[in-house]
Amino acid sequence: MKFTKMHGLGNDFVVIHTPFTPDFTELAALAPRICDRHTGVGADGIAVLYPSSVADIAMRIINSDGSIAEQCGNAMRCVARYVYERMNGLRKQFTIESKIGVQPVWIEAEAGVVSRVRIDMGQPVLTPREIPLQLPGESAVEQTLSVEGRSFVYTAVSMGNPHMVIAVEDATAFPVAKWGPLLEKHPLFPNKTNVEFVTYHSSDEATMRVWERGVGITLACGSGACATVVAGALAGKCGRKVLVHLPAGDLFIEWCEEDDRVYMTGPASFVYDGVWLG
Ligand SMILES: N[C@H](CCC[C@H](N)C(=O)O)C(=O)O
Repeated sequence: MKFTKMHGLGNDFVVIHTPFTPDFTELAALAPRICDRHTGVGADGIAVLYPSSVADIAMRIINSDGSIAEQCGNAMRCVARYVYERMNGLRKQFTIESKIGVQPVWIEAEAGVVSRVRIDMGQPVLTPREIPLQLPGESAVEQTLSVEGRSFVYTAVSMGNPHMVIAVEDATAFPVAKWGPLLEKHPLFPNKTNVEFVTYHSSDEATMRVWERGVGITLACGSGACATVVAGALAGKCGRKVLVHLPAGDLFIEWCEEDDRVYMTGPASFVYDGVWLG
């Protein structure tokens, strides 16, 4: 099976472009083998590109554990660059259909060389029952939960996929591998959740580390960076335009007051083209 390896700030994907709507169940079953970093291609997930009747192209994201996610910001930037350079004659504005709907894309490029990609990541979902989060009431801002005797203050946000955002003293030193898996599977989140550990430096800068649902620690999470800004703004820890620092670079996130939509801007990189021999 032909594929293209790409990454968004080190969150890496096997991009598979098919001329027809694929059998997602079959691909999901293959994901752990394809994504295995020793016996497979190695990636955080599979991004499947296929024709759409409502947008220029459709994309679905499959986590490395085979679970199908609703949204993936870094994969969206990768497939947007793929479409721009290989499919649409360098048209800089187009749309991608994801599980949450049609998402507009803007390519920043000079003479065909892409510098950054901007994605409309849609409106955040904040009511617990829609995140989903088993919490009564209408707000999931600065709630408290406990795991193994330690309590955490979190804000839950959905960008189509669920996120638990936790402010910490120093995100770069936080034991993500210890607490991430426990929080990912917390019973309050019936669909599990991505978990972001964030240090808010100022109104327009933050540092984020992440434990991703269905993957584990990744170098970056685009939808997580969006959730980080929404959660921080709701909790009064940052503004609506924030540079989010990740190990391999930065994402610029804007939660627009006028349309309530979150815009994410950042890089996307090709690595190589290959054939998976199964
Ligand atoms: N693991 C995520 C999907 C990938 C999201 C992330 N890679 C991004 O860039 O948004 C989930 O199950 O919701």
